[in-house]
Amino acid sequence: MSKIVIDDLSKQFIKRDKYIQAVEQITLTINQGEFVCLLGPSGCGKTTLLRILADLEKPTNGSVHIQQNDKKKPLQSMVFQENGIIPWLSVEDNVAFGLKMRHLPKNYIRERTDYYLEKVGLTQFKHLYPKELSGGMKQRVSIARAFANDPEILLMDEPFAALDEQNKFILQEELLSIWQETKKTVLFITHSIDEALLLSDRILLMSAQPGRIIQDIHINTERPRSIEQVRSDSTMTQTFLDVWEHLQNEVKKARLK
Ligand SMILES: Nc1ncnc2c1ncn2[C@@H]1O[C@H](COP(=O)(O)OP(=O)(O)OP(=O)(O)O)[C@@H](O)[C@H]1O
Repeated sequence: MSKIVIDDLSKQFIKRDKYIQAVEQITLTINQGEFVCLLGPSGCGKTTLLRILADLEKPTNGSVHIQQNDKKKPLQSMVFQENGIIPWLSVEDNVAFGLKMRHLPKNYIRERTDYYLEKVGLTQFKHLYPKELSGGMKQRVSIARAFANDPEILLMDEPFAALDEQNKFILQEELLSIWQETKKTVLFITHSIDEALLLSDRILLMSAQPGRIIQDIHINTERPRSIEQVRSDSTMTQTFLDVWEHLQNEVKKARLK
């Protein structure tokens, strides 16, 4: 079943009297429950595409549609690279924030909040405030909040980019475990091919600016997957090399512009 339908989408910005074509003629369908990673050179319009889906930007041309199965649920939740949590709220209140805004019953909010705090290993830190947390813990709060909100789709903009390798691996596995349980539709931006191979059902490769989708790669390796598998499996290695070659070419094109 189609969950996200993007049709002939283009976005142009105007910066100091100059037109910037951020994304161009993107047509794309993402199915319910798919985990899709967007990979492309810097400035190719990945964040722009996500922001349009989050309704934070309007397209210049074309349309996006998110299938809403439950009118009571939010359409989307977004997880950012950093600074995505509210500094004056405790860990617990950050996770509960979206549910409280929807005035849901207190018991339901507590149950759901406790469940996702447990899932990301933050139960014992629930009374702390963001300034008392490490970068990895902050991202766990963002992830717990996004899933607790129970949105129709999840939009993630390089959520692990600022973390060290070890923390990144742990959070990737935690994210996959929650995703496998909830089967949310996820659109995830990354610059890391390894990360895309570990997480994705599909990798969408984008061209240099203006961003278009130029390859749609299905990753059929069985789940659960591990980073060791990504590094040792021969099919994964071949896909890594293909994607790497593509990105190299697109980065070169972007530099020539
Ligand atoms: N609000 C804006 N006003 C003007 N130009 C913008 C705006 N937002 C994005 N752009 C431009 O649109 C292009 C695409 O930006 P975007 O942030 O979507 O790329 P990206 O692929 O996410 O980049 P990165 O990988 O570096 O985060 C860039 O040239 C950027 O400068």
